[in-house]
Amino acid sequence: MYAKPDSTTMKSRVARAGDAMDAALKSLSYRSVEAEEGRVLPMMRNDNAPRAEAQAPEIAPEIAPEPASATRVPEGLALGRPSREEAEAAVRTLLRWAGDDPNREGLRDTPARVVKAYGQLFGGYDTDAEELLERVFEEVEGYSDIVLVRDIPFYSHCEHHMVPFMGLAHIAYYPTKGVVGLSKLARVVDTFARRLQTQETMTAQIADVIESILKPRGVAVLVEAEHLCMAMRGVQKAGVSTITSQFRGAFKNDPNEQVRFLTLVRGGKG
Ligand SMILES: Nc1nc2c(ncn2[C@@H]2O[C@H](COP(=O)(O)OP(=O)(O)OP(=O)(O)O)[C@@H](O)[C@H]2O)c(=O)[nH]1
Ligand SMILES: [Zn+2]
Repeated sequence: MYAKPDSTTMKSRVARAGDAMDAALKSLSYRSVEAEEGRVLPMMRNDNAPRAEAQAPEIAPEIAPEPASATRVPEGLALGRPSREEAEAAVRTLLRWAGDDPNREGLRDTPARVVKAYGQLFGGYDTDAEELLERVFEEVEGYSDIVLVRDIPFYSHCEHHMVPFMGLAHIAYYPTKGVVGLSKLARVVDTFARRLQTQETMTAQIADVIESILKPRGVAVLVEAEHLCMAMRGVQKAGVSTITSQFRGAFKNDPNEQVRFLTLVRGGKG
């Protein structure tokens, strides 16, 4: 069943992300000591900065300062979230890890831009998909046939590499107690897409929330996407489509309903 963002499942997911962030920040705090003292890690390539030949001395982990987030008591949204300054420092570390100089002019404002962009790209953690579906329009003359919203574009990031995957979502349901605003279905897609995801999880979450809030006679969700982590890196296969689906209620029980759904999704597309 669909797990509310404030449920145990979501908390543990966010807490795991928080733990990983804390670990990253812990290592970041060692780096910032080195940065302050002008030392450069030997494995780091930085063509825009003077190269340090000397081996960077080891810094004992026990003397490294704790990141502020390690001691902050999580509350509500916080759940171990680092501060904006910590997030920007993490971006500077990644820029150095990529081999560039975060202090050069073109990159100076990049950490702030990235953190701001993350607010939008991962804004789904701050949205409750259940709330989006709470407003139902009942005056629809008893309409109870299929409602299908197709070709909803989305952009997400895979939880394995944090690289984008994007595509189209198609959602159908048979209303029982009124219909939901069409834009809300697109908002539900965005809510789950704007988190670190697998395509399978995202597909199931969309179906789960529609099933649990609208209590439809049936719900079908089809997601088709291209994963850039398969195109730009790794196996490097561009143009590969992955299709995932979830059928609930009438769509699960009756193969004809699945055919109807798929026919409508593909209709007029040649
Ligand atoms: N099932 C599923 N896999 C995904 C999704 N997004 C990315 N992946 C895959 O996650 C897998 C992670 O595999 P790992 O072997 O742990 O990581 P890796 O060494 O980077 O794998 P390669 O991508 O094969 O280089 C890869 O096969 C990705 O293609 C998704 O939404 N669903
Ligand atoms: Zn990936």
